[in-house]
Amino acid sequence: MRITLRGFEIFKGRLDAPAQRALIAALRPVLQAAPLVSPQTPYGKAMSVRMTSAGAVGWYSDRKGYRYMPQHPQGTAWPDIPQPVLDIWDDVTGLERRPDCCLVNYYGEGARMGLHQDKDEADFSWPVVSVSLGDDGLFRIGNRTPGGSTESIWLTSGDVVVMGGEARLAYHGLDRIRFKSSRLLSKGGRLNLTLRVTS
Ligand SMILES: O=C(O)CCC(=O)C(=O)O
Ligand SMILES: [Fe+2]
Repeated sequence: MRITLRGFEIFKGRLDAPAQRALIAALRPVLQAAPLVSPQTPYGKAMSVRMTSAGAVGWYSDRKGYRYMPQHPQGTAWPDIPQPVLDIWDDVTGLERRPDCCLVNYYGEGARMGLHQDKDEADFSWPVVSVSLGDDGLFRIGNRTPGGSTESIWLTSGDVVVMGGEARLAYHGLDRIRFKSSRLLSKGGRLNLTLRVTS
């Protein structure tokens, strides 16, 4: 089922349970090679979401600001983006160009992400594709400018969202998760992948 909300294309239940488990298996070595870290906002506040990346570059933030980095903060190259993840990009976008970053967000109990735009990339004509795995997450969608009305939708494990066109620079965030609503991750929590073309 495909829902369009303010230009966000939401493919509910795009990945079945075996596909979700295959993705988790493919992400395990990524998380081993590039452990989750807690970035800080440029203002020095720790983010509640823990993150890592796969691809040529990874998204990171600390006092120096939001940016894509060629290495994990521990000094190693980011692991490659797993093939099953690239396959999702191919399926939903049909684009020849491949993403060069897969940001991996882990939401533990109580974690959230405030409303923001994804705007650290060079060219906003490429979409961002988001994959939800594990616990339910309440996704909020706003406007291309700060403020104004918002709409929310629960994203559940296996949902894929394409943020392109008018949605590409729309504010969005994740208000909260329903901790342990899914059994995909044995310790609970929500994994979100965002596939980006950064340069
Ligand atoms: O967790 C989500 O569903 C959204 C993540 C997000 O917006 C981001 O990583 O930029
Ligand atoms: Fe985002």
